[in-house]
Amino acid sequence: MSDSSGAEEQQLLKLRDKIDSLDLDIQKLISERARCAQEVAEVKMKSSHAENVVFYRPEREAQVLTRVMERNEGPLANEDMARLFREIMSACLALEQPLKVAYLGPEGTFTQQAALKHFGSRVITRPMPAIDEVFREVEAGAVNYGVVPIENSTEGVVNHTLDSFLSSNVFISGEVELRIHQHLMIGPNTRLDNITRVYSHQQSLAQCRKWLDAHMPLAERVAVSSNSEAAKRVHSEWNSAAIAGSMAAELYDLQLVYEKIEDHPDNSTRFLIVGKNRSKPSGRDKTSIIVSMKNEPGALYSLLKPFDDHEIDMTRLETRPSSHGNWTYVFFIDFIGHMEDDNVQAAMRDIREKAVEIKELGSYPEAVL
Ligand SMILES: O=C(O)C(=O)C[C@]1(C(=O)O)C=C[C@@H](O)C=C1
Repeated sequence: MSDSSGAEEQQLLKLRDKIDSLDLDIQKLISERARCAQEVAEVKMKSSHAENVVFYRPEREAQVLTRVMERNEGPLANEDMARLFREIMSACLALEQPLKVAYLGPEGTFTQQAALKHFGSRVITRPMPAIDEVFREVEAGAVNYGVVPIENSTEGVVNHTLDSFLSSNVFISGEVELRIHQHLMIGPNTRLDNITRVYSHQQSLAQCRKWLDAHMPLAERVAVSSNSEAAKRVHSEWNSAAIAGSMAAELYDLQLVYEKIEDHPDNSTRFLIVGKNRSKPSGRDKTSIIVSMKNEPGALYSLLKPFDDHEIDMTRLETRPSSHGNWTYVFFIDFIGHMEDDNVQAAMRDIREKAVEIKELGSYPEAVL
């Protein structure tokens, strides 16, 4: 052994000793934290009937993660540090109650990725074949929460989700934003120059339109029910490729041949968490409501004016035809603030005077991660 490699070994030994001792401390602290969470569960169980206990507290989780990011001094990135705490909380919550979460499936979709990003990996995820079935599972109490897509930065709003809110009584308890990266993938027996067909969900095909025009102009584009379905199909087809996310590639054992082929690199999708409970204020919240207005001149103005009067920042306004009659409309509105805030309550009073109906979809913490 040369002198220099001997010195390197010594240095490594010393540093690894230090890491071992830090790991010991971290592990002890994590166990102590987990025991605290168990005590929290006991307190919650004492104060309500067994079937009504709400273990998951989105406002508290948002506060914990926000604080982790605020006090982070590096060298780990804020998001990496928060993701570690996300997993610790996920494991602590699983000690209190293993959460069941339905999502728009099948397995391997971006919605499943969003569910895991929001709740951490200790939740039990259940794929559903359609958005309205996610809502139904939540309403029936078969799962604790549901995750559905609501809007994509390039393709716009997901109307099935908006329409499901009209006919359902669930509350929104959180939002998740996911950067969407689309990859071109092929099965083990496929050669790149044999590809004559590309499968994907129609939104993903649209998100990669320019890339496909430039790189695979002759390949037939076939829209299927989900990106995962596309990945499943190409596994056994020698002449086709799929566009999907990396989870689908892993699930169906496909090879990524071109990565991040979406036309807009900042392509992201927002998802909502739906459940049966209202969330308490976290300090940084959003609220969603549905309002139906009389079809008369100035209706939209009188709906928007209270937001201005009470200095409320509106973040989204969507219009959908109402199911109650031709040419009447409902408005889906998101704004910053919580239903318990004074200015929000004042604005709601003003809107109620003019509206035919208001449905509160809930106040929930703004996405942290
Ligand atoms: O503070 C609580 O209510 C807890 O149950 C503890 C805890 C945590 O691990 O910090 C776990 C689950 C909740 O969703 C929020 C936070």
